[in-house]
Amino acid sequence: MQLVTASEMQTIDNYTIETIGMPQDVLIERAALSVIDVIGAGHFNLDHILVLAGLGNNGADGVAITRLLYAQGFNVSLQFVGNVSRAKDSVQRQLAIIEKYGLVRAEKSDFNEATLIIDAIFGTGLNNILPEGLQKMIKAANHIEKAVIAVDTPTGIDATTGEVRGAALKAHTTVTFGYNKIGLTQRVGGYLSGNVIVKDIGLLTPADFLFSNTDNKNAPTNV
Ligand SMILES: NC(=O)C1=CN([C@@H]2O[C@H](COP(=O)(O)OP(=O)(O)OC[C@H]3O[C@@H](n4cnc5c(N)ncnc54)[C@H](OP(=O)(O)O)[C@@H]3O)[C@@H](O)[C@H]2O)[C@H](O)CC1
Ligand SMILES: [K+]
Repeated sequence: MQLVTASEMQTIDNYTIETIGMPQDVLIERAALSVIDVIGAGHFNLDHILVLAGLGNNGADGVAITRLLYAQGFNVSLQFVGNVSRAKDSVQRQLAIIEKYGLVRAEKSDFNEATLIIDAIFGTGLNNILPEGLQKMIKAANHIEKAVIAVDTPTGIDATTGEVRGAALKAHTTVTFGYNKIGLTQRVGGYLSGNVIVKDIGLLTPADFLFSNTDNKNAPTNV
């Protein structure tokens, strides 16, 4: 199985959008639908689903997942992590749609009430240590051992190295898009990702793309 770094995944994402012309919102919708497949596979208590969304495209996936669950009548709440006014355009577009569906965002959620948490805070764009407040929230969530499905990568895990950036939300299952990430197979990332499911969302890879991880069995330890 081919493994990629965060930056290789972003290159493939951008190639699919910029060169092939696949609309970003189509990829986000397919990513969301692939997570819905896993949510509906019967392994989780769906009585109260809490979606935690960030301000980048990982958060856009989270808002789309929330909409799909809400439209199917699930008891789902959406809480943003960060100042929504600073969210990327992809998130704003998803928010505008979900507000037309009548869903009102939660300002503050009680983790204890949730039976399943969808982690859509950070994905492959994580590029620094997590803010202190988020680290505290993650440590508290890990302590109560809620079932968590991570969208693309567990928040706090460096998708390339598997290192923890201050704190990382332990996932029961990680649904990752296109290719598995090296950081989900090694170091703490390999442990905190739980069961990793790779889903095809229609990303295309340039024919001459040179993957850094050519040894498909084990990721090199020095990435
Ligand atoms: N590329 C696509 O069109 C698709 C991507 N998919 C999903 O998107 C994420 C990757 O999205 P991206 O926006 O690149 O990054 P994240 O959502 O992971 O992170 C959000 C932004 O947060 C900033 N950032 C990074 N680290 C930190 C930190 N430690 N503290 C605070 N903020 C942080 C960063 O912004 P900068 O301006 O700082 O660069 C990030 O951009 C991918 O994982 C998929 O889930 C879709 O699924 C398919 C289409
Ligand atoms: K995530």
